[in-house]
Amino acid sequence: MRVQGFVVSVVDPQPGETIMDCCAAPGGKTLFMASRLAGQGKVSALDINKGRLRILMEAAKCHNLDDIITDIHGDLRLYAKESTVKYDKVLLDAPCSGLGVLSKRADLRWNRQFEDLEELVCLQDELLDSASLLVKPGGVLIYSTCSIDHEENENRVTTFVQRHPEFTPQGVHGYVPAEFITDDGFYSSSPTKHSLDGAFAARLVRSMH
Ligand SMILES: C[S@@+](CC[C@H](N)C(=O)[O-])C[C@H]1O[C@@H](n2cnc3c(N)ncnc32)[C@H](O)[C@@H]1O
Repeated sequence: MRVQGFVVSVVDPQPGETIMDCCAAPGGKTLFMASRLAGQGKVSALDINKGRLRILMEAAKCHNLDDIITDIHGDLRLYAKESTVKYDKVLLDAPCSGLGVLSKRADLRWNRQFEDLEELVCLQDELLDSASLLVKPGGVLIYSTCSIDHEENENRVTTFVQRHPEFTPQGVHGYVPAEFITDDGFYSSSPTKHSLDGAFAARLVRSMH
């Protein structure tokens, strides 16, 4: 299975669920999640980039998944403040440094600067705070990146649960093979250890109250 598939396994979409894909475009994970709903349930695909969202919906049509997927164009930070709809599962596949996919994105290697990382981490925190507003009581927030950098991964989860004690990290045991599970119970793949793209995913369960 490829990395996108493992991240979707961490989401674990079930027929009948409502899922918000917060940074959805170009939509690899959206399509995969929609296909796992077996015709029952809905995926909302939100992205700030209109062109990439259009590509997502064209792909959804090609795969006959456009009945299940609804596209939403907007900035998650504004959308989450205004929306009253809550979802069973919310996936935040956050913008990241791409440190797990450098072999494919040689351009990232030379463009990366320290200020970029500080800004990125700040954006990741803002997006996590916004995504959390969309999770139903008892629902699950999944945070993922295509980075292998602790600062963008484990450290974002740690500071998030400090700000949001209503969320508890849940190990990904049973969702992905053991070789991809860290001591802290997160999903992690690495080009050196698994000969796969680097990626990270965490499950955060919202309390019922
Ligand atoms: C890592 S990519 C998502 C990849 C996608 N999940 C997939 O599997 O194909 C991050 C996405 O976040 C979007 N994004 C960045 N800032 C955003 C914001 N403030 N609100 C919504 N989307 C945003 C970008 O346009 C980009 O498409």
